[in-house]
Amino acid sequence: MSARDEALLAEVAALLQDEAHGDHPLHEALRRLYHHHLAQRERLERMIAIADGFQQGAQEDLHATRQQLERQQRRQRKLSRIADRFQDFLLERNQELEDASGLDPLTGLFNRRRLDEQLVTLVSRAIRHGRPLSLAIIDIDHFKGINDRYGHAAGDRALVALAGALTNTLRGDDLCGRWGGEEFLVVMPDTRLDQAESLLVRLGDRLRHLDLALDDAHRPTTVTASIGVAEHRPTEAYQDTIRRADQALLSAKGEGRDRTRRAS
Ligand SMILES: Nc1nc2c(ncn2[C@@H]2O[C@H](COP(=O)(O)OP(=O)(O)OP(=O)(O)O)[C@@H](O)[C@H]2O)c(=O)[nH]1
Repeated sequence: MSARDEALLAEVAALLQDEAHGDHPLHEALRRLYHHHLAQRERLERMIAIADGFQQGAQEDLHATRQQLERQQRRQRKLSRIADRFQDFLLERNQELEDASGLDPLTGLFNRRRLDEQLVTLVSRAIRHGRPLSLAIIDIDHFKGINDRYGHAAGDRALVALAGALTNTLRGDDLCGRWGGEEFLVVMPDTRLDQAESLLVRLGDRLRHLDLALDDAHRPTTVTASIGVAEHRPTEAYQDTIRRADQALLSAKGEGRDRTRRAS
């Protein structure tokens, strides 16, 4: 209530108390009006006090709920951090197990690490005995299309089938492993570049005609491969032979895929 209203009320109260105005015809009406106003004001103040209390209670509830929510969020963040760390831990252990086994878990072929170890042995043996050694990188063409069309699990099955066809086609002393993704590495001891090239052309033919059986309607599903082949030079590190085979593979891709190219 404003100061002007307060002053007016005080003036009315003073008038009502002044006995000189006791007989005034409006005295009683003014008295009733004054008390009615006071009662109204009291009721209003009580309602305001209740509303204030309610608002404060609601704010306290809101505050408590917010704190509880924040506590839950902190707990959830902590839990997901622990879950992430645990998942990383499992992935690392899996990788370690895979490395230790030397095998690619999907195809069962040698993994890259085991291939590296085998190459060290086979290349030094070839040098020691003055024997030739060739190697090839086989990359499946447009493999992404297989995943896109039939799904990743079907892509996995295709890789297993391709790995099987590779090992069945190679000779006893040849070595085949998964170099990564949809790439395979073949090592052919005692093999000159010409021999290796014709072997790989045959292998490319075999892969081209392999039905991967991915289609629900039983239509044949086939892929082709691009292949780069190189013969190890006695003075070079085997990693350089792989690099040259990789260059030849790029040429095969660049010339339209589905072919074997030899390294210069
Ligand atoms: N299903 C499955 N797909 C894989 C695996 N490893 C790699 N890939 C897929 O192989 C595909 C390789 O794609 P790109 O490198 O573009 O090669 P590409 O489609 O074969 O094409 P080009 O090599 O150029 O002929 C990607 O879609 C990978 O997801 C695997 O273990 N399983």
